[in-house]
Amino acid sequence: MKLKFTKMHGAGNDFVVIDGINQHIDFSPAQWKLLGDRRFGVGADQILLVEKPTQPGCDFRYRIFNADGGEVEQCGNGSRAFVKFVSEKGLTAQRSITVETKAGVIAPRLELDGSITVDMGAPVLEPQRVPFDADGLHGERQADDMLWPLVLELGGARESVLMSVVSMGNPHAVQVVDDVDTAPVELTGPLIEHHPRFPNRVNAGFMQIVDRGHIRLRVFERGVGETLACGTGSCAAVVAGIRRGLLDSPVRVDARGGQLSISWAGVGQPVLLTGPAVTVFEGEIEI
Ligand SMILES: N[C@@H](CCC[C@H](N)C(=O)O)C(=O)O
Repeated sequence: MKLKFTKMHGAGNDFVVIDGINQHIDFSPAQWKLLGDRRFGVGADQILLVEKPTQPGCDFRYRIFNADGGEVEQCGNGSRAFVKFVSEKGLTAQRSITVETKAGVIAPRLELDGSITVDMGAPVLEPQRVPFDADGLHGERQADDMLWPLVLELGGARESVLMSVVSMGNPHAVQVVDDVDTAPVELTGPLIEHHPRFPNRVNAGFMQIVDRGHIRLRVFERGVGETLACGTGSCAAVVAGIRRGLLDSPVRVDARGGQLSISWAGVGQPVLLTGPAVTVFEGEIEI
């Protein structure tokens, strides 16, 4: 079939966005992977599919596929691209929509100035619900957060790294580093992603605290590798930093591809993610 798509990005985290309401889409994991392939396909960190909702009270269903072809629960930067896409394509006249995802309902809002804020829901902090297997581990308490020692095997040597584990619908492991520019993201990111204590794998965040309202962040994403920004990773890092007593809401997040802002009022409260979404080009591909 000839597939129409839109290429978009949010702070450099890039997407192929597909209208699955006016096109019949039933792709295999290999086809999703091909769309994400930067050499043989279009190229993107994630492919986002817009569908009719299956739940009452929702405007759309939002499905997310990583570049490796696997379907995942949530994507924060993608949710901003999603609301811009449905608005630009005339799929809704509303600026505020409710969207069904594998991880629950989120609510993105397109402001008149073009900025987009998304209610991402409340973070999940219980290790077993992340999911993270903390059996037999001795956590280290820092303020309200529990830091878990994760043992990584590095070329014969074993290194223990203290991590916060948070789910924003998808799993995150966040560590504090002195300097994100020299952090071993490429080296330890894959080891953390595939660590056996995370049964569904995990996104690995490396956070540098600049001051109580400002961090620098790099994320090695599950199913992709390092991306230029990660929305849910930013939410998870800020939640971890606030619980550790290192940050106060709102927090500016500097990613390599742009800037996001995260607000969180505390346990049980939703995380609000604000940032840009940009349409790059429209295309068609035979698939
Ligand atoms: N880039 C995203 C997260 C996409 C999903 C992630 N790689 C996962 O596997 O959970 C974001 O902006 O949140």
